[in-house]
Amino acid sequence: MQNNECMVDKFYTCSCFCTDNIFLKDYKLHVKYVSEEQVKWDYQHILKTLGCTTVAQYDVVLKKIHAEVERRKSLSVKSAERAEHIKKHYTPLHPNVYHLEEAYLVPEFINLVQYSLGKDATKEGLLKLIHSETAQRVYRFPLFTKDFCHELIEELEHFEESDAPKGRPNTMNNYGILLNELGFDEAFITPLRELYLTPVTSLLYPDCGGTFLDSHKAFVVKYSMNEDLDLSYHYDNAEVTLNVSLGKEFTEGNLYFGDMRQVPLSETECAEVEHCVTEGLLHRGQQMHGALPISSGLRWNLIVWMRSSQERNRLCPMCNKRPVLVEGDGFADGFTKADIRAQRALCALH
Ligand SMILES: O=C(O)CCC(=O)C(=O)O
Ligand SMILES: [Fe+2]
Repeated sequence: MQNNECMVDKFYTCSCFCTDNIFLKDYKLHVKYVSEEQVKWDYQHILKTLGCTTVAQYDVVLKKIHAEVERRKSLSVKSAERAEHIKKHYTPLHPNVYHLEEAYLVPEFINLVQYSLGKDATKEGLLKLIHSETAQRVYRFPLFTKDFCHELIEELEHFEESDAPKGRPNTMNNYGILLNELGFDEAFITPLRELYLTPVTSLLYPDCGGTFLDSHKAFVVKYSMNEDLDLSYHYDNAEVTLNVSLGKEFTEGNLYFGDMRQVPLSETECAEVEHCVTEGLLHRGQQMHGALPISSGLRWNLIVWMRSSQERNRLCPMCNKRPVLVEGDGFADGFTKADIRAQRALCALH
């Protein structure tokens, strides 16, 4: 084996990506698609109760499912094409925001990280510095400076206004930007995850992969009065999620958190969480949550779905089965060949 092969983790997607968790926005329903017959069998009844009562409406549902499956099949090729185009043709307004610098982080956050890196650090000690656990295991703390949030939003808006092609984060958000395509992964999100967030998540979420977050999917979401207003109740394709409120000015639009995804909503008491501009919020990806509608203004949030291959190689969080690996680009969906660590150990011996 060559040296460089030893160094680079290869990431995969689970085959369920093309069949599971297809979101029907009109009915706020996630469905699985294997065949039209199966869709009819599994969802026709529930769709009727949600207002899909005519043949024409049902045909629209089927069309949307097919379109989404096709979109997912061609996603990685199209995404790579967009990234290439952006790299060649897009000129950033603020090139500096693509490189993480400690000056973008507030001293309170650096303090949390420094504490977490200490050899005597404990979860209890860290929680004394964080103060706010606003819902079950949801932690909120100041993260970026106001100036940085302002510059980042200016950059995002500049990109939005450009004629560059845009990849949207997922089927639930119609607005927002995939940050890997824009070139934020290497020098911003990866160091943020590795150097600053993992020390903290190691203490807060050791039971859900927080000690070994080896990849991520990062994007920004945008809500405004004539675009998306809110985000339905869902869980993330992540072990641990970072959500940072970047601005601008808005009213309402609080987040709400329920229980882990296995618990039905009828047995859940949700807790509302106010999310202030410049603050970061950490939560378990598998904890159900959503965003309430804004009532005015414009709300931009940075979302980092952080993944632990060690966790997800055992069980795909989206289909809840052992993942069936499909080749992907970049971090794909964060799965690795389970023996990757053993391979690394071997490489180290050579
Ligand atoms: O709008 C928000 O702050 C929540 C976004 C979110 O939960 C997601 O994109 O996974
Ligand atoms: Fe989410």
